[in-house]
Amino acid sequence: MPSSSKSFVIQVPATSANIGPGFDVVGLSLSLHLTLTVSLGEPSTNIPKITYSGEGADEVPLNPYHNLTTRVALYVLRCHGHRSFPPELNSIHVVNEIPFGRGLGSSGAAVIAGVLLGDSLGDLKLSRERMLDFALMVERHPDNVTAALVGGFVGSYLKELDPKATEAAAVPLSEVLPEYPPDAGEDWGLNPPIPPLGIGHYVRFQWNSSIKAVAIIPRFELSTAKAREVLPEQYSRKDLIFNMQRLAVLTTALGQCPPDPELIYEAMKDRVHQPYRKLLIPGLPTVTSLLTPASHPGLLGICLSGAGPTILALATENFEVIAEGARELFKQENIEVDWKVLEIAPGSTVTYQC
Ligand SMILES: Nc1ncnc2c1ncn2[C@@H]1O[C@H](COP(=O)(O)OP(=O)(O)O)[C@@H](O)[C@H]1O
Ligand SMILES: N[C@@H](CCOP(=O)(O)O)C(=O)O
Repeated sequence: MPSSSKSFVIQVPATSANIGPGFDVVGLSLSLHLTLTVSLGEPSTNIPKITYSGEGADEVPLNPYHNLTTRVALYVLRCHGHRSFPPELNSIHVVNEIPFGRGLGSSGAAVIAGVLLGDSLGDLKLSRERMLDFALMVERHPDNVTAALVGGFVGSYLKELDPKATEAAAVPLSEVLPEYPPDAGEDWGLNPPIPPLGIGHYVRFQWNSSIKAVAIIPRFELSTAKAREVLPEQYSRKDLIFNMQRLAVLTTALGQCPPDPELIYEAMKDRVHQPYRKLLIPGLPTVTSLLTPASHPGLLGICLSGAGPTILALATENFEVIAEGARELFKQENIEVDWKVLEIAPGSTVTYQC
């Protein structure tokens, strides 16, 4: 952060993870944003004030020692020898367009915003790769956080670490992100678990810019943790091959011009997470099987967005017809939805103002 800077703005996009067969592997950044305006001023002993508007405003903690974004920032700062927020940090105003618990990466965005906040406040100048290490200590699947940080259609993997680094990366989240304020005890703030180097690695795939994302968002929340609990520990060889074949095709097919609906529709099918999550999302199998490129021209493929309950339809035209088709099917299950046509967004930014 330049020393003359009085405020700065952090902007992080929403993400849709998995895109069908790429469970915990691929993510797509989308044009809904989490925006933080951070104001600096005269040094003060008061705790920084958080104000918040938009999605989640009625449930998000405004205490910086409890709020996910500021706790992540504090974790990054503690790992670099700062025991607390800098005294110049006066306030943070948050405007959030990403709905909570819908499969659009709200927690991943909050974590990335926290890493960028910690980096700026501590003037740490972390590389993108190192930022990813910090994010992966908190959100342990790389798909959302990577796409939120770097933007676009992204594939990522977690490196196999040596036993010592594996142990370091496996510390409970309560140790990474303690909720206590600094007056909680003498030892607070000392010895936070430092992330091993190079946990996550990624590559950005091509994306055909004529493809938009229709997010069909049911009006209920489903926590990612709950939607992961229903998944099995083991899979059959048949199901893994089914997904790997499709993922290999999908990552190239979405960059081709013109996009091939027949190829993409089949390549967005999944047998690793969606069949299990249908128990938590009534209507999921109907929507993903009855909306097809033949019944809805312009549609390329359809899948669960992240852990759900949002459905992601990739399409080149007829967005409203596709979304209203999904709405009708969800209505039969007594589920109301909202929908939005989203662009593929650039990655996160930090803009300094003097
Ligand atoms: N902007 C934010 N600020 C603070 N906490 C947030 C923010 N966005 C999300 N969260 C936290 O993350 C939770 C949702 O995470 P999760 O269950 O993974 O769903 P999602 O699919 O939206 O990422 C919220 O209930 C909230 O606790
Ligand atoms: N791969 C994860 C992605 C979770 O995404 P979210 O947007 O629902 O947090 C999963 O499918 O569990």
